Amino acid sequence: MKIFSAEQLYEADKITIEKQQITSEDLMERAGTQLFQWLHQRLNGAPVPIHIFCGIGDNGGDGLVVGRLLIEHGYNVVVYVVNCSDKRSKNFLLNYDKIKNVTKNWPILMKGENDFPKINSEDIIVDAIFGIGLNRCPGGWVKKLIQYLNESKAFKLAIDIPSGLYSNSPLEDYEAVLKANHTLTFQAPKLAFFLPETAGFVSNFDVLDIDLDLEFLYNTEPIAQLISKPEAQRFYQTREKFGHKGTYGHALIVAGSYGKMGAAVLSTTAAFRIGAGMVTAFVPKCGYNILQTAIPEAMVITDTEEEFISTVSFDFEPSAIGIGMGIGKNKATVAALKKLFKDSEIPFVIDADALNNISENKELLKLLPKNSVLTPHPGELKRLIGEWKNDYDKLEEVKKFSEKHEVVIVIKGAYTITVYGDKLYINTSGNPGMATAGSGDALSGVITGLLSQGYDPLLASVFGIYMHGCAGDITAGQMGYEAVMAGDIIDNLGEAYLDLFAKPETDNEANGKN
Ligand SMILES: NC(=O)C1=CN([C@@H]2O[C@H](COP(=O)(O)OP(=O)(O)OC[C@H]3O[C@@H](n4cnc5c(N)ncnc54)[C@H](OP(=O)(O)O)[C@@H]3O)[C@@H](O)[C@H]2O)[C@@H](O)CC1
Ligand SMILES: [K+]
Repeated sequence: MKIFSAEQLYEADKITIEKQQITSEDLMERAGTQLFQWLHQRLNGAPVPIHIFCGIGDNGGDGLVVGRLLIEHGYNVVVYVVNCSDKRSKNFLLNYDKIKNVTKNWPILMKGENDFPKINSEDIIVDAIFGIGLNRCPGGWVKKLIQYLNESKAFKLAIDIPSGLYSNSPLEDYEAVLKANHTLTFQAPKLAFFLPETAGFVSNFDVLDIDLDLEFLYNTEPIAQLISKPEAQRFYQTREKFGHKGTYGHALIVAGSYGKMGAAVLSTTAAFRIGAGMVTAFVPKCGYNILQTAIPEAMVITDTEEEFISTVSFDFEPSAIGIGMGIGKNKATVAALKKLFKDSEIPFVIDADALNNISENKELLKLLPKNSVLTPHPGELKRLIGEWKNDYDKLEEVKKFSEKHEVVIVIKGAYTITVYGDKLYINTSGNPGMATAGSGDALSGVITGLLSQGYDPLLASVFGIYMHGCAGDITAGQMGYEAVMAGDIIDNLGEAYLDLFAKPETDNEANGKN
């Protein structure tokens, strides 16, 4: 699914109106009807009090439409107009008139703190104050209203975007954003929904299809791509009937040090489970028995050193190398990295201490093999590119880094973002249970295993992250978030493959919705 900027959505809006020969009021009615249907399906006529807070732009207009439709269907609705400006949009005014035709209880005009209504915890708040037209930080009593609504225990449903949040630019005031329990967004999710600093305001979201012009949506380059099951299905490369183990490559995993040999075990197993034909683990001597016992399928080469890696040498041509998991920061290990990067042209997956070693020895940056995949978590990323001002600044810096060094960067997080040049791919699978030791080692093994099978570095990253997340979701479904361990995620990679083409069990899944 594509993520568009606010500007692109306004353009889509304009083109849709022209091509479908409808008015902007018709389009708003379409949007409001979708909102109404979503609520009606869930409330089923329940007389729960619904408080709709409308701004004075088109987001407020959406609020008025859904308010009118709810009133027409007998719901218990109070509509408020948040008088944040003397202006009124055309569609707001048209729908303001229309709502007066269906109720004697006209919208209540709010001008200040004295107008804040009493809201009970069982009520529903619909937030239609600001949408993607927010052009400055909410202040004064409007900010106080947002805070007042945030303090309420009532369920908060945001229309299009929580008020106070910009769809694709940095937030100035965290105290002036509505914290929604659910967001219903039109046509395409917004970038702010996926970034660590702002995703929490959105909570869960649904995308409501308002039939914007398909040709425009299809032909327009988005600001980011969302990766869910339909995309992952397209990335999957079928296994050949007459393939042999050589067809699926020979991955080399360079990992482990004394006390951290588990990292090597996990990434080697993950490379196998995702489908690598052969995997060799290169480990310090102390890892020999551990590896041979834990994964008899793997071949093992040991370093000359007992407890850490000092010189990586092997006598075959790996199709991909995954390096860094649990290797520590010994000087000899840094020298080994340097030599390995210098001598190799095949793509690497570079993780954990390999990244930290690069950050502390910036001369290694120049040696990074092109098309390598770097998989930092936020701390490792900071050490690599320096501090950032906000999430958008971070994305810009990572794009520059990716372009300069011609590498793929995987920014790990609740929504892991893969950056390649100026392109962003946001993963949707995965869950909080996966925040557990070794989960990252598993991911590195997965990406290395896919690279070794011939997936290109970008596809191996984007597809691998989806599969890793999906295996995590399957695991959480079996045992709950708390019990998930990295080994379980790896064990479920097979289930994740089966799930990729399993028949959908729900309508939402069938529609490819989130
Ligand atoms: N595009 C689509 O596909 C569709 C879009 N639709 C809907 O339209 C929404 C966008 O509507 P929109 O453009 O009218 O902007 P919106 O967010 O209502 O607010 C703008 C108003 O707020 C004001 N204002 C801004 N910041 C402020 C502040 N801090 N403090 C105080 N005031 C502030 C600003 O006032 P001004 O700056 O002019 O004084 C302006 O009047 C979109 O989110 C979706 O819900 C659907 O109906 C159909 C399809
Ligand atoms: K809103």
